Amino acid sequence: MNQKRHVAILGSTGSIGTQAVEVIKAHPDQFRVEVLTTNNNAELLIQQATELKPNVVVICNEDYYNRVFSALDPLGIKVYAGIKAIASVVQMDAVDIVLTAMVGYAGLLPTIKAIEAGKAIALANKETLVVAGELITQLAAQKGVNIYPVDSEHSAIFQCLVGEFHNPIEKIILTASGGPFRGKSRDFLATVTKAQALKHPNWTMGAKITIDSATLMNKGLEVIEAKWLFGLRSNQIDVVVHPQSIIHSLVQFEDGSLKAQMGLPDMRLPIQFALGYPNRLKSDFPRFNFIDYPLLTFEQPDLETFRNLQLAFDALGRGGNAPCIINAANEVAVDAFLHDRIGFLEISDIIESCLGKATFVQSPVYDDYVSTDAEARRLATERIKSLV
Ligand SMILES: NC(=O)C1=CN([C@@H]2O[C@H](COP(=O)(O)OP(=O)(O)OC[C@H]3O[C@@H](n4cnc5c(N)ncnc54)[C@H](OP(=O)(O)O)[C@@H]3O)[C@@H](O)[C@H]2O)C=CC1
Ligand SMILES: CC(=O)[C@@H](O)[C@H](O)COP(=O)(O)O
Ligand SMILES: [Mn+2]
Repeated sequence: MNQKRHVAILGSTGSIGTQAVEVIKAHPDQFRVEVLTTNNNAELLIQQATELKPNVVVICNEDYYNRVFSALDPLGIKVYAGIKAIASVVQMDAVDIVLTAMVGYAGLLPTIKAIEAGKAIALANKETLVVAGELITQLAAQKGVNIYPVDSEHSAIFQCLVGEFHNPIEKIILTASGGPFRGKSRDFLATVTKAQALKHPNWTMGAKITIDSATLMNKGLEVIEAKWLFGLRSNQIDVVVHPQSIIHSLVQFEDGSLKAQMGLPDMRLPIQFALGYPNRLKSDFPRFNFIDYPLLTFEQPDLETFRNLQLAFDALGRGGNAPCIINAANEVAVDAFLHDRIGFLEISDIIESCLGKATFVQSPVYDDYVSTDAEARRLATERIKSLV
C-alpha cells in the first residue's frame, strides 16, 4: 500500500477490537485510526485513544461521557456519546474502512450508514449479514463498496478465492470446532453451566460468540453469513466438525479441486488480511508446524443434539425475515443463559418457539427488520418468563 488506510474500529475494546488495535500498532506505516467506539469500557477506550490519537471516539453509555471527555478533550480528540453517534461518525470523510467489531444486531445500522457513505467494510459483526444479508449486499453492490470478511472461516474462503473470482464455486465447507461440548449427549447438556460453556477449546473470544460456538449457533450464523458474502445457495454450504481448528474452511471448485486455508487459531491474521487487502503484510504471529499436529480429524455435526445449527438452516430455507427472527431470539436467549436465568438446552427451545410465532415477512425492507427484531425479542422475553 502506498497510502495509509484510515480505519474506524467499532467495538475497539472487545476481543476483535483489541486485536485490531494490535495489528494496527504493528503497522504504523499502513494504517491510521480515525474512530474508536465502545459500549461501556471507558478506561480502555481512554487508554487506546491516548495512544492512537484518533479524530473521534464514541462511548455508547452516556453515563461515562464526562469521564471520557475530561481525559480526551485536552488531547484534541472529539468525544461523542450514544449509539446514534456511531452511525454518524462512520460517514466522516477521513474514514476509508470501517471494522465492524461490535457484537449483535447493534452492528446493523452503523454498517448500513458506512456503506451508504461509500466506506469499505471489514466485517466481523456476522449478525449484520444474518439479519439483513440481502439488503446489505444489494446496498454494497449499488454503492460499489467491498465487504472484506473478518470471521475466520469466511476469511479462509475469501483467501482461497483470491485469483479465482472468475471460477464458479461448486460448494464451500465451513469447519466447526464443535465447541466445548462436542460428543456430549442432551442429558449432559441439560446440566452444563455458564462457566463450562465459556471455555472454548481453541479460541478466546467475547462471551456471546463463545456461547454461540458451544450451541453450534455460531456455525448456523456463519452458514447464513457465507450465503450472502459469496452468493451461494444453502445446498452449496456444508459444515464439517474439525476439532483442532487448523483448517479454517475450504472451497470446492467445479473441477473437483478443494482449496483450504490453514493456520493456528489466531484472529489477528484474518483481521490483518481484511484491513490490508489485497496485500499480505508481514507478521510475527506464531507459525503452524505440521509435526505438532500429527492428527487433523473431521466429523459430521450432530444436528439432533445441537439443534441451533438445524434451526439456522431452516431459517435460511424459509428466507425473508426468518434469519432476523432467530438472531434476535438467540441474542435474548444467550443473554438470559449468561445471567443464569435459563439452562443451556432452553436456548434452542426459545429460538424455535420464536421462529414459529413471529410475523413472517417474505421481502423485508429496513423497517421490517427493525420491527421483526423488536417482536422476536419480545416473544423470546415472554418465553423466558414462562420458563422461570
Ligand atoms: N472474538 C472473535 O474471535 C470473533 C468475533 N466475531 C464477531 O465479531 C463481533 C465482535 O465479537 P467480540 O469481539 O468477540 O465481542 P466482544 O464482546 O469481545 O466485544 C464487543 C465490542 O462491542 C462493544 N459493544 C457491545 N455491545 C454494543 C452495543 N450494543 N453498541 C455498541 N457497542 C457495543 C463492546 O464494548 P464494551 O467493551 O464497552 O462492552 C466491545 O467493544 C461479533 O459479531 C462476533 O460474532 C467473529 C469471528 C471471531
Ligand atoms: C474465530 C472464529 O471465527 C469463530 O467464529 C470460531 O469459528 C468459533 O469457533 P466454532 O464456532 O467453530 O467453535
Ligand atoms: Mn468464525
